[in-house]
Amino acid sequence: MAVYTEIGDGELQAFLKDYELGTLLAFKGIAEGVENSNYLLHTDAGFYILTLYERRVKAEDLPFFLSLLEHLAARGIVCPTPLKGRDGVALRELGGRPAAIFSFLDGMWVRRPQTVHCAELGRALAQMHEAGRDFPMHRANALTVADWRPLHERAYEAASEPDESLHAFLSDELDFLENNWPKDLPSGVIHADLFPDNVFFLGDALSGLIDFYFACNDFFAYDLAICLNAWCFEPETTFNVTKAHALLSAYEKSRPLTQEEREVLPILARGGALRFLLTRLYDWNTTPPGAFVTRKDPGEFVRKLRFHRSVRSSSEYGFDL
Ligand SMILES: Nc1ncnc2c1ncn2[C@@H]1O[C@H](COP(=O)(O)OP(=O)(O)OP(=O)(O)O)[C@@H](O)[C@H]1O
Ligand SMILES: N[C@@H](CCO)C(=O)O
Repeated sequence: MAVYTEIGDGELQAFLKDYELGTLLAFKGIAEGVENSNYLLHTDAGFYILTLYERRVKAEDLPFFLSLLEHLAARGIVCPTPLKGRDGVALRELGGRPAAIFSFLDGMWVRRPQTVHCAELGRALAQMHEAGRDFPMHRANALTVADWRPLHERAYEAASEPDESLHAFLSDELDFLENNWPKDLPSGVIHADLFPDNVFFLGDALSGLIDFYFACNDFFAYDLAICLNAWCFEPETTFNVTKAHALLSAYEKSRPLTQEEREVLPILARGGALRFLLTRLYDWNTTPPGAFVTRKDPGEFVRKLRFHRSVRSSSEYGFDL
């Protein structure tokens, strides 16, 4: 579970004195997530989410994330809205960590996304890209092609039983991606981690997007490639072209892809698979036994990467079904 920083009752009540959120009735740590500590707060004014920022989130990036959420919410994207204290400040400190309280979003994430969910996702992703166009702040992607090789080496060095054949496979993939990664595509603010557990639904209707802590400026089509990887494979890792078609065509209703974006989609999908493979591998090799966090399987993304390496043209992603 992801509660790295334990907060006591008295400490939380004192923290809430700086807000106008009523009296605390109950709170509990949220098991899901791996990056930050999250608590569900119940006050007599309603439900809220308290996030304490840990690990990979850098304090200097927090103003970007919080301002982005405010910006998107103001443009109709349903996402957690940072709540300000009496002094007008949203980003505070609790338990020695940077902390903020957010609006609570209704809905549940879908364990086995179906075609209808992929279509909803495509629509929402394009709307988010459009809504972020006039966001004035900038954050470079800290996990893009130039960062992958050092991460790969750190993951390899941390392994108690290094897998030489995986190391060779990934080194070869890195050679390819470093030489072929696109230089210039339509860009803007992307979510960069829009997996099913970050998208809420009420019934079949998408009800909100969460977890913007990898958001950054990068290629819009790379965000789409990340979603293809996260939403359009079946559990045994076969690619579902019907789901991909639903995702892509719903996206293109708001923002049609350029010919170049279509052509490089297989490369972006390989990069997207490698990026999550590497962070999972690093976590796998560095998370101590008994830690209160469930490690995610890097092997899933090895299989996805192998699929994208077998793709000969972007038509295999189901654009023109
Ligand atoms: N605004 C919100 N409204 C309702 N629930 C939320 C909200 N924000 C977070 N949650 C709950 O907290 C859980 C963890 O949140 P989140 O995914 O942001 O954490 P994280 O540690 O950053 O996760 P990840 O490992 O996916 O990066 C979510 O699955 C959801 O159950
Ligand atoms: N979505 C990521 C974890 C959180 O960033 C993964 O599935 O590896």
